[in-house]
Amino acid sequence: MTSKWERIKDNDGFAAEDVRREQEWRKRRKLEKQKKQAELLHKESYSSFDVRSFILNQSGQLHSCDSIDSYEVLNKIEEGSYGIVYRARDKRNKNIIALKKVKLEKDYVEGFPITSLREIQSLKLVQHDNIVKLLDVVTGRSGKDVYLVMEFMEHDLATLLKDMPEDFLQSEVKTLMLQLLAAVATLHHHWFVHRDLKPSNLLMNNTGEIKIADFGLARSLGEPKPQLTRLVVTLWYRAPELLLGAPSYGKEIDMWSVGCIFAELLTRSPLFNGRSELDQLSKIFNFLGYPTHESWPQFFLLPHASQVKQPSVKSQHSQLRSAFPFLTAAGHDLLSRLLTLNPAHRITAEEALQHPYFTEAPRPKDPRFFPTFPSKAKGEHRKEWNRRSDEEYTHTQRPPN
Ligand SMILES: Nc1ncnc2c1ncn2[C@@H]1O[C@H](COP(=O)(O)OP(=O)(O)OP(=O)(O)O)[C@@H](O)[C@H]1O
Repeated sequence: MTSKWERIKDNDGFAAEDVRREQEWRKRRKLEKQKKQAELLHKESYSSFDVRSFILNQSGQLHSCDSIDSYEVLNKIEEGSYGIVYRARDKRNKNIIALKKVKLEKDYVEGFPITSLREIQSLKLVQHDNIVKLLDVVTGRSGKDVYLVMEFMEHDLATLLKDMPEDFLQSEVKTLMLQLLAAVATLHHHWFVHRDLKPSNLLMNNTGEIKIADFGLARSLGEPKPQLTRLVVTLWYRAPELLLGAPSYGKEIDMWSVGCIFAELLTRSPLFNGRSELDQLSKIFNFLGYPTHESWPQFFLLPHASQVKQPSVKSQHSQLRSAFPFLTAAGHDLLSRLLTLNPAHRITAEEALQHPYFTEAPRPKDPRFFPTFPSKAKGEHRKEWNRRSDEEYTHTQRPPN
C-alpha cells in the first residue's frame, strides 16, 4: 500500500513528465513547421499546393483569406517587375487600399515567384509604423491569381523627388531619415535584410509618414546562414562589397543604400548612377577615394577588386564635403559613415538614429506639418504647392493653414 504522500508525489511526477513530453512534442512540431517553411523559401519555383499551404500557414494572423470580390479597383498605380499595383476600395468598410497582383510566370501550376512568398513572410513577421502593412492575401475569381492587400500610400519617393519643384528642407530630410532608419533598425533587429532599398520602394502618405515597401528580395539572416545571391539591390544603391563579388554580406548592404537615399533626398538626383557594375564601382571610388590596406584590408582579396581601375591621384580623397556644401559637419559625418567603403566600419541603423545630426538645428519637422503633394497613385496632376521655410517653421511651430 502506498501512502497518500507517496501517491501525490507519483501523480506530480506523472504530471511533470506529461508536461515535459507535451512541451517536447510542441517544440518538435514547431521546428518541423519552420524547417518546411525554410525549405519552401529556398525553392525557386512552387506548385499550386506549395503556395496554398504557404499562404494558409502565413495568413494565420491576417484578417482573412477572402476573394478579390471584396474590393473595387479604382485605378492602376504601377506595374513593377513582380506585380501590378492598383488603388482599390474595400467594399465592406469603404477604406482605400493598395492591391498588388502577383505576376505569375506562365500559370499558377508552373510556379509562384519566390519573391512574393518572401514578401508575404517578411511583411507578416516584421511590423513597424514605417513598414507598409500587409492587410490580407486574397485570391482572384478563378482562384489562380494572388493579390496582396496593403495599406494605401499616396506617393513613392522616386516620383516625388522627380516631380517636386524644390528640394526637401533639411528639417524634412531629417524626419524622413529618422523614419527610414527606425524601420531599418527594426528589420535588422529581426535579422532581416531588405536588399532593395531605393526611393521607389519608400512610400509616403500626405501626413509626412514614410514606409518601406517591396519586400520581394528581403531575406532572413537566421541560422544556418543561407547562401545569399549577389544579384540583389538595384545597381545605383548597391554596396561596393556586392559589386566586388564578396562571397557573403549582411545588414551593412542596406546601410549603404540608406546613405545613397540620404544623398538623393538632399539633392534630388542619384549619387552614383552607374551604367554597369564596373562603371558603378569607378563612380563610387572616384567620389569617395580608393580603399587602402588600412581602410579596407579585405578589399584586395575580393574577386573583382583587380578589375577596378585606380582613380587618378586627384580623386584619392572623398569629395563628400564639396558635393554637399550646405550640409553641417554633423551631416557630413553621418553621410560619410553611411557611405563607408569597408562594411565592417559602416554605421548601423541603431547608431545612426543616435547621431547628433538629428538633434542639431534645424530640428526634424513634425510629419503633420509636411506639405501635401499631388498623388501619382491617385491619378492627380502636378500642381503648385506651398510650404514654410525652416526659419518660419521654427518660429511658428504651427501647421500651415
Ligand atoms: N501600398 C502601396 N500604396 C500605394 N502605392 C504602392 C503601394 N505599394 C506599391 N505601390 C506603387 O507601386 C510601385 C511598385 O511597387 P513594388 O515596388 O512593391 O512592386 P515591384 O513589382 O516589386 O516593383 P520593382 O520593379 O520596383 O521591384 C511602387 O513604386 C509604388 O509606386
